[in-house]
Amino acid sequence: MASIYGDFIKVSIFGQSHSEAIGVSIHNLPAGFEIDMEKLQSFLNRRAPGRSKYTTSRREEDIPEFISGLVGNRTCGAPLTAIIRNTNIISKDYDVIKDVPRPGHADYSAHIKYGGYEDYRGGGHFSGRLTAPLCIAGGIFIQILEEQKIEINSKILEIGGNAKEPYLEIERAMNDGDSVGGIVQCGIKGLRAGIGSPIFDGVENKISQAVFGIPGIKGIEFGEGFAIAKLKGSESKDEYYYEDGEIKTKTNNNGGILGGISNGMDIVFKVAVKPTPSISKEQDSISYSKGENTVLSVKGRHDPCIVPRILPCVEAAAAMAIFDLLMGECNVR
Ligand SMILES: Cc1cc2nc3c(=O)[nH]c(=O)nc-3n(C[C@H](O)[C@H](O)[C@H](O)COP(=O)(O)O)c2cc1C
Ligand SMILES: C=C(O[C@@H]1CC(C(=O)O)=C[C@@H](OP(=O)(O)O)[C@H]1O)C(=O)O
Repeated sequence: MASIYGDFIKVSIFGQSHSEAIGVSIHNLPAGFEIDMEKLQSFLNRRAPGRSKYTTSRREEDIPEFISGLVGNRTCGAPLTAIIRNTNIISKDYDVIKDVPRPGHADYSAHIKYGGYEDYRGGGHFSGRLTAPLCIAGGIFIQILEEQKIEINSKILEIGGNAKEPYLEIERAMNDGDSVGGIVQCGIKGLRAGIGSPIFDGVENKISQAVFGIPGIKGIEFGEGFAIAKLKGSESKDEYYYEDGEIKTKTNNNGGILGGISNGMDIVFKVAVKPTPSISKEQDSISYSKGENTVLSVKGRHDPCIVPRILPCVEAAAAMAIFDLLMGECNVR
């Protein structure tokens, strides 16, 4: 396993849900940037588990320990490494999962790939917990991007198909031993025109690669996305106009990206988040040891819905992609 992202920066995420610690190493961070640690912690707290009745009850403080790359709070050019210790682990909840894979989780596919040596406890390296180190990296990139007047925000569009009262759907699913998914929208403001490269290094490519590093995301669309297929050319094109000497488009059906390159409008994308696979409702599965079909009801502590906690993860992934794209921009003298 590698779990490394980036062409110019290199972000390496390591650890498992029930290992001693999880963490991240970031290579090629510019030297001299002072990290606002309070701001970073607030960002991590938005993702941290065990903070509301709508999340897993596994509470972790998720306070990063920086073990290299900083002098004081300032980057020094050396690779930056931060870890978060796992402190609230109940591995016995996973004794059954070792033999009976959860439908919809990575248990079975990992079992085949790693020949039974995979860490099945808490989802191992596949756990949503690995988005904590992603948020350390992303939280730092967001701070650097903000200095350049680039801002990233996200919001919930719907949960369980309900846009008006999304938390009601979580409540219903919880009462039913079930889970729900949803749709999240992310916007990036302030990215200048001309960033990104065809054919494989466009803004869409880079954001998608980063976003699919977040477990549970099954779809992404930019601008009007799948709905653009229903529009006519006369409706979908984004017509240009000048405003105070700046070139803008009247609409943003293409989500701020044309030919893989930013056009100066907001970058807008949506992601589809699947319902949490671990549910107490009975599901069909198999037993490896017995070689027969069986029924599974997942015990333990799980998010009834991943959507509320995924917002900072999506922002972190977007920031990582934009930061890497900006570092690669030196096409014109
Ligand atoms: C923040 C976060 C929390 C998650 N919490 C859980 C959870 O409590 N239980 C669970 O089964 N899956 C949870 N997941 C989703 C699984 O990790 C994910 O579905 C699994 O690793 C398989 O990956 P895939 O869905 O991308 O195929 C969570 C994901 C994220 C991003
Ligand atoms: C701890 C976190 O969420 C975990 C994500 C997760 C999974 O399968 O993704 C399974 C659960 O792990 P455990 O069974 O050890 O409690 C969640 O609690 C976190 O996100 O920080």
